[in-house]
Amino acid sequence: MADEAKQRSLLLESASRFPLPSGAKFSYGTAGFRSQGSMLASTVFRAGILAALRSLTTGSTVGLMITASHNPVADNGVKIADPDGGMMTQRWEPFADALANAPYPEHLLQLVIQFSKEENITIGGGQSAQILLGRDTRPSGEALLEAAKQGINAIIGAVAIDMGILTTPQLHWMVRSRNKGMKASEPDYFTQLSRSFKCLMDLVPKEKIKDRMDTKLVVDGANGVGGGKLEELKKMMTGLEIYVRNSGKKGEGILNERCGADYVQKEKVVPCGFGPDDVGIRCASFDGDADRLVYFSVLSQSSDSIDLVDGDKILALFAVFIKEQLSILNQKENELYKEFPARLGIVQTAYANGASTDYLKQLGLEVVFTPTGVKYLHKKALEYDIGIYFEANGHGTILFSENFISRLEAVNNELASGSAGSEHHKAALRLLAVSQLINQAVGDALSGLLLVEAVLQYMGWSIQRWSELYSDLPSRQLKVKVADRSAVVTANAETQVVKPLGLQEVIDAETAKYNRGRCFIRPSGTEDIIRVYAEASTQEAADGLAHSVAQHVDHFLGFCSPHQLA
Ligand SMILES: CC(=O)N[C@H]1[C@@H](OP(=O)(O)O)O[C@H](CO)[C@@H](O)[C@@H]1O
Ligand SMILES: [Mg+2]
Repeated sequence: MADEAKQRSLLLESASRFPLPSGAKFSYGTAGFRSQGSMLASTVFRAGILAALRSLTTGSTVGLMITASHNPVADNGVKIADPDGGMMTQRWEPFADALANAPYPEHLLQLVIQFSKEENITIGGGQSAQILLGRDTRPSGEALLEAAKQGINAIIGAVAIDMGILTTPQLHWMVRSRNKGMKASEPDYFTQLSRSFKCLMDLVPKEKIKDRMDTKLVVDGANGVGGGKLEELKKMMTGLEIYVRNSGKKGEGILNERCGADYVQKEKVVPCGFGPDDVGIRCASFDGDADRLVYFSVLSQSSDSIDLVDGDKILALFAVFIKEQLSILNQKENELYKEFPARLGIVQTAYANGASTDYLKQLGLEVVFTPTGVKYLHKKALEYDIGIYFEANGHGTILFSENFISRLEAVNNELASGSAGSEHHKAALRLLAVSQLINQAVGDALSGLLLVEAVLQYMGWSIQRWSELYSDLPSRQLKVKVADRSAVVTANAETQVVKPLGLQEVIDAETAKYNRGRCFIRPSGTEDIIRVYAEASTQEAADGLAHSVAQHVDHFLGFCSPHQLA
């Protein structure tokens, strides 16, 4: 009891140092709390408490990442990684919201005590907690890291370990690896990626090496954390000629400003630092915290238009490759042949281009949809032996179930002793290497990039050949600023508006006017806006559909002031 009294006074005293900014309202949202960096000290302090409680209750290490990803440099944010390296369980989000918005220290203390009782968490010592901290390169990150440490230290027994400046996926990877008892430092991360990449490159069929495509790749680092990390990783690799631009070095530009994966994917134009000299060259863009990856090529010397190869096409490339390896493994060659069943599942959101879904289905693949946000996609992908998920914006990965990996290891061992070097053996080795290369905790631009590169080499494909897998349907995304975005409630993986009443009928009526029209709206979970997405058979039609629906949204929900469309 004495310790509980100590815990209460420690929490009260620490919380009094981080008052809630007046008028602020925080929500855990699609990917943690986000706001202007200058507003977030109290939120990050409270996220520190949240992380400590999460570690206490699971008995494992958790992560706390300070980043606002692709958002402007003045913004920042914080999110928690669960012991498996994935996003914090959604069950805790209401508590996270309540904690972040508790008006006074006494209120905060009551919330912690009550929640700890409900969740059977022993506070006041006796149990230990460990939290790995990471942050991206934002200037507000250092002070916010200090706030996180103070939040963690406000829970007796909790220890913060500062892992320094990291990409978001590196932190998630470290949490996962540490809890699995595996090597979990940054050099270990680089070693795992470079080794498994080499393994895949060594398994590129000899006949493909003759007409090997260009090994040159130019990467836009969004002036964020990913460029520098790629430079480090590059030193440990051979077989690729990588050039990093918008690397975040002083003077090169501002984080996410006219560069990075979000800009390239949404605007479909050449990012800063790229131009006429890059026509036809394979280029890629990371976002500010390097958990998103898109590819593109510059189309002409005279315009800023690009051929975008987005998350949907990365997904298609990976799906084709994995499917091929599985079918090689299942080729009946001799009497010893044993079937190697594997359930392969593809997970997309409503933002996936309709042409990508058609393509994947036509390959005979099972495609399912979830709401926006990795927390939903990841969970769904875990239901398969191999689950591949990607958001159109380039966030995604491939998940392998433990059962599948142990079956694969067993088959690999058998093949290694009986038919080493056979096509079956190579396919097993490739799948094992992919499971090592691709981040199993969360989508990761660095590991995704290496897998794309290895698969392109395997296929002998240029970026143009890859892009031709299917043609994207023209699409348009708009943002509408409304008085209260929570007034929009959706269903069916966000494709139908349930509230406000009558809006869905209006969207349906607009959509029906267009050939191959598809349109949906949803409240953003990271920005204070409603997003409108439209697709149709021509760009003009997609633009028209998006604009007319945006106007209806504004009419139903907007301010009395003129439209604010972006
Ligand atoms: C249309 C879009 O790109 N939405 C993004 C964006 O979420 P919103 O809830 O749409 O703001 O940020 C999320 C976090 O990075 C990402 O998961 C998601 O895909
Ligand atoms: Mg990001």
